[in-house]
Amino acid sequence: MNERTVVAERIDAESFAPFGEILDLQDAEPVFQNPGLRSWRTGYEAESATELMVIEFDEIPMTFDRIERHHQVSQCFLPLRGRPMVMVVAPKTGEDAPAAASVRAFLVGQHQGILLHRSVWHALNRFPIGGSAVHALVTTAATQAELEAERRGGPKPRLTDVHDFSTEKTTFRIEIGPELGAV
Ligand SMILES: NC(=O)N[C@@H](O)C(=O)O
Repeated sequence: MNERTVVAERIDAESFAPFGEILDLQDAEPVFQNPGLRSWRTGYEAESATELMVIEFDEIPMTFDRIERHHQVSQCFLPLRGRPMVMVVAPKTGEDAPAAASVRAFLVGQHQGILLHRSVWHALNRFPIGGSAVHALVTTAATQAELEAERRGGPKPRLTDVHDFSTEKTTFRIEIGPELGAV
């Protein structure tokens, strides 16, 4: 088995743009404001009814071999009890899985939310540092229903694809480079 090391990068809007958006204050003019509040639009997309869930990420070893993508929704992760965490992504592809060399890891701040563009590949886990993290997960009811049905022995989802790199004799480990300093 070939173990690839992915060195985590500090996330910024430009470097993450091919994969999604950082959900945080924006430099752009607010699209709506009242005295004491300002709001901005995001690139959120959903082809069916949104489902809002609560998700907990355990602090686990930073290794993975499977990634997935959701075609119907730009899935969002909004920190409720946040931790610095590593989000693993890979570029959108057509029918094929992404190349192992295209997999990237971003260090996300404990107060930053993430929006993943539709069909952007991401590791099945997020990797919090220093303990578990609790997020609001924004998905669609149809996407989630398919995942739950599959867990009950139902059909392979239509709205989600999973790629297992171990079929290519490849696994990954994430490294937090020294340049990221204390997280
Ligand atoms: N509900 C749920 O765990 N959704 C996953 O697709 C995920 O990416 O977290």
